[in-house]
Amino acid sequence: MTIDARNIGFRYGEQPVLKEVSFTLTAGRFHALLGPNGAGKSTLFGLLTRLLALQQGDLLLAGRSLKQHPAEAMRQLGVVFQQNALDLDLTVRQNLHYHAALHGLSRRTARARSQRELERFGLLERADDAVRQLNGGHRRRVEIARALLHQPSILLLDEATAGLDIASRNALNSHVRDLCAQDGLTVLWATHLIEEVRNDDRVLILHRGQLLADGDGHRLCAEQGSGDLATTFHTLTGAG
Ligand SMILES: Nc1ncnc2c1ncn2[C@@H]1O[C@H](COP(=O)(O)OP(=O)(O)OP(=O)(O)O)[C@@H](O)[C@H]1O
Repeated sequence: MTIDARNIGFRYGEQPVLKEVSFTLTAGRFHALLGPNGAGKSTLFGLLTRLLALQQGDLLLAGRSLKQHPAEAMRQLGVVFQQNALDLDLTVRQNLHYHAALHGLSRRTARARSQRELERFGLLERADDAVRQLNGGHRRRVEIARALLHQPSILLLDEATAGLDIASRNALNSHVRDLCAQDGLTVLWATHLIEEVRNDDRVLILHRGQLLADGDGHRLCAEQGSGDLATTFHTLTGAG
């Protein structure tokens, strides 16, 4: 279950923001989509989630074309957006149930799956607290739990650690990697922070709308003749 991007192009007005972007993710693996601010990551996520309409090329989610079978394709996808999308006045559990209902899950299924995710994310004790009472790291965990309720095969996260302190960032990053290993989820983790990426990740580097590199981190480093990803990223993009 993977994402297949075929020759994606996108413009805001006259400004090209994505240029002939093509890649096929590896099923069940953690992928880092790395790019400086303005590289086009959020635009790509907008296309994947249908917030933006495709202008050129096609996106296949688990083999289903977003153009031809949008509903089936979208069912494969769990998404955590850059902006917090929880209702702060509802409890953690209510947020999960509400989202499950949006996906057409029965109450019984919603209760069972919410309970499972609350346990997995270490949130059971906070289940009946309003989200407003949670810190940023816990809120992010609720968002990821919510994104998994309809059991997608692909999970997208756009700058999921924005606004978190270093310890919470590392914890969240590790947690998503664990999910990937446990559930065989295909993960696309967009970030501009090189420290969230590991050498054995598959790394896609986006810069000014172009995919400059796509491969295992250690291979990209070897190709650039550098010892670490930060230097490789800097060499390729001129960014820090
Ligand atoms: N609605 C819009 N209208 C016009 N230009 C836009 C719009 N949204 C984004 N852009 C421009 O498109 C380019 C890509 O932006 P995008 O948000 O996709 O990049 P990004 O890699 O996600 O960066 P960031 O992490 O800062 O969000 C930028 O030059 C940005 O200014």
